[in-house]
Amino acid sequence: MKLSCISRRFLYTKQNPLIMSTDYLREAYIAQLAVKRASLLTCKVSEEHLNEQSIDKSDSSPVTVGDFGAQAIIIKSILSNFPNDEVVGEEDSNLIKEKKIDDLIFKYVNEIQNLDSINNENLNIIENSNDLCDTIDKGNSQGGQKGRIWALDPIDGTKGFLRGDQYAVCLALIVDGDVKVGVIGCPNLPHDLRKENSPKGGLFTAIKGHGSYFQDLKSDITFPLNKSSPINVHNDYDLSKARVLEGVEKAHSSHSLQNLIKEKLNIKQPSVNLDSQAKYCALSKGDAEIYLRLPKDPNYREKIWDHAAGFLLVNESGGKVTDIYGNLLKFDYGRTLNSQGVIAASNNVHSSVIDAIKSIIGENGENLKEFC
Ligand SMILES: Nc1ncnc2c1ncn2[C@@H]1O[C@H](COP(=O)(O)O)[C@@H](OP(=O)(O)O)[C@H]1O
Repeated sequence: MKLSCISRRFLYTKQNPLIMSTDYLREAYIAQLAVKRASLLTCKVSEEHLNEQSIDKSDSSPVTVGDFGAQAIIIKSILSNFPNDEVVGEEDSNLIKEKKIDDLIFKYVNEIQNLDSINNENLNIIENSNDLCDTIDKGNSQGGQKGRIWALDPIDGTKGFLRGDQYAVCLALIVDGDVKVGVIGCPNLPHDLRKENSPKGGLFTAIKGHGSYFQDLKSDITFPLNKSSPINVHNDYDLSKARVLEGVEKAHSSHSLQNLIKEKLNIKQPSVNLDSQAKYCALSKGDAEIYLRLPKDPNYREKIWDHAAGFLLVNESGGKVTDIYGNLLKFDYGRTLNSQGVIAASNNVHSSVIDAIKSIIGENGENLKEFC
């Protein structure tokens, strides 16, 4: 369906009994197509075991052919539809040029962009390896308070990707500092984390003011969202039975502080450890109830691409996402947030979690250093 003619009118989605204004619906649709295409590339890289090979960036974090290829695919798709927008992307092409891996990455990108299984009509293609590097480098926006800015993490949880565990392809549209659209592809995430042998692969979509949705990553993407089902956080439960989502990497969140908070809240259930924004996805569909991310380094500032899509997804699912002091995350500061840590939970328990944190680290974080 050609979308350029559809603007600001009202649509009825067949499966979801919901009248939707079409504000940002087209952006969400293009973002879904782009994230799905990039997710397929990451799966291909995994199937060929190329995910097990990584290069270290200057901050010692790993990057793979999958990260670069996914960033190229998504930026090309976004900017060919919205040429005046900016992109804050995690990667740049310096290492590609240094390690001379542009042809290798282009080979994967080209294979994926020629698949028939994706709606190609609305997405443009990367022409060659020069175009690949130029496109990746268009993710160099500095972010900020004004304009339409996409925050892109082509592979969030690269360490999970290297292990063959959870990772997520994450894209959000921020308009004048406000997150309007969030789309996350999670190729390895079970549809229901609480069930064994649940099928894997989810595409999560949120539009500000219009809720959040889940669909099988393998299913067709249709306009507008009519293959997706609405999702909600789990709201009605006893806090002591809450399942807490935590990262896998001990360097990204203080595990000692996580344990003290759970003790304080009398939570006895084992935690669920997942890499990446898959944690926000699990929370949004009620597979777990609380997400804790506590600073390990008091000077570390979270990156906007690591949280923008998940923030909107949880908010639109009826939850709340703040820093460790209970302040809403703000995405208008630049490439990073200007706050510490992340606490996400359903509205009914969020304040109890923040109270528990403050009782341990102090109202203004006086004791936080002890746990870093
Ligand atoms: N000291 C630190 N504190 C918090 N997050 C960190 C960190 N160092 C790196 N990260 C971020 O943590 C992300 C992974 O999150 P998680 O631990 O929830 O899986 C990484 O994303 P990438 O994998 O895209 O680099 C990286 O941006």
